[in-house]
Amino acid sequence: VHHAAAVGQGKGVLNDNKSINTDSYPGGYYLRDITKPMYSQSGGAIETYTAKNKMVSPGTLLTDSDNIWNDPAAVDAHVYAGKVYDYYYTKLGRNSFDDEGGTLKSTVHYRENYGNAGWTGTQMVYGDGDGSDKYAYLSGALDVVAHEITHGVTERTADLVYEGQSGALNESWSDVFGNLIENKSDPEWLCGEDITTPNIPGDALRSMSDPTKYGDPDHMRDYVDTTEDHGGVHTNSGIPNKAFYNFVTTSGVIRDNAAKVWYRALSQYLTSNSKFIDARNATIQAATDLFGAGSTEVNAVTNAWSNVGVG
Ligand SMILES: CCCCC[C@H](S)C(=O)N[C@@H](Cc1ccccc1)C(=O)N[C@@H](C)C(=O)O
Ligand SMILES: [Zn+2]
Repeated sequence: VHHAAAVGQGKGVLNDNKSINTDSYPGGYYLRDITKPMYSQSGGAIETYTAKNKMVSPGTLLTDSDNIWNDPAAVDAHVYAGKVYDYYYTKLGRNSFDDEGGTLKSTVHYRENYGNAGWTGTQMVYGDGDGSDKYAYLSGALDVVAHEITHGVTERTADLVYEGQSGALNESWSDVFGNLIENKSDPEWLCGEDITTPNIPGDALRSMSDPTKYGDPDHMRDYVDTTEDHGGVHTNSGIPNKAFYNFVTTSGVIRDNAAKVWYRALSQYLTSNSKFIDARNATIQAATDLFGAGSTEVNAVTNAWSNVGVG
């Protein structure tokens, strides 16, 4: 079939205008981005679908007749997936979630009143929010999109079991790359601030600089033993999240180097049943590999974990 890259226009969830990479065919446009290196290398693309509020994935590939797109949830899922692809490719040399140029598929309007987003094992899915005003469309935040795609990276590397300490590490690594890729200058290192209670500014689901602000622990002594939420994976993630915050905010440590340490730990040292102590050791080893024993980064990451009571 004849494909040609085109550029459309649309508004995102926050009513912001943005250009959209689409794929033209006789009669219209697909919401498919064929401009990435993975396309010329192996046909990989970024594709965005709608579930039409059913529990289906991927659902229907979105099309439009005039390349002016008026589904904000789809616009943001698509554009933000492109930003996440670009970050992993240019900053970390990883070619899509699987490092094999695998197509990044997003499905929006997933289920009814779904106040969440997720990684299905092969693609991202985004709910419309829970029907109250607690959430805007979940794809309207770059940190959410990066969080979900990072679950794909984790699954293809450490494959951390989504339960207990390994599950909290799984969640934390997604929050970490959500923050690194969103790369805002906000002092609080918030998670999901762009889609949490759209009518109330300044709140979020989690904080990495002060997890206790949203009731999550920031020290091993406050680890929550629970059967809820796969053993509290969204709560106990506060401890490794705080450790990462400590690391990046240590003078002499820059974000791009912190990203390399966290990515190397995930892809070379963490395994499916790693616990917090293993994450400490993995990040120290990764920093040693990259910057040498006794480096600023090694000292900073060691202190970062000690500060949260790990190691
Ligand atoms: C199997 C359980 C359901 C999947 C949970 C997904 S991976 C998840 O963690 N979603 C994020 C969405 C998000 C991401 C970044 C910032 C804000 C919100 C999440 O935190 N979900 C919360 C609501 C939760 O599941 O408790
Ligand atoms: Zn998650």
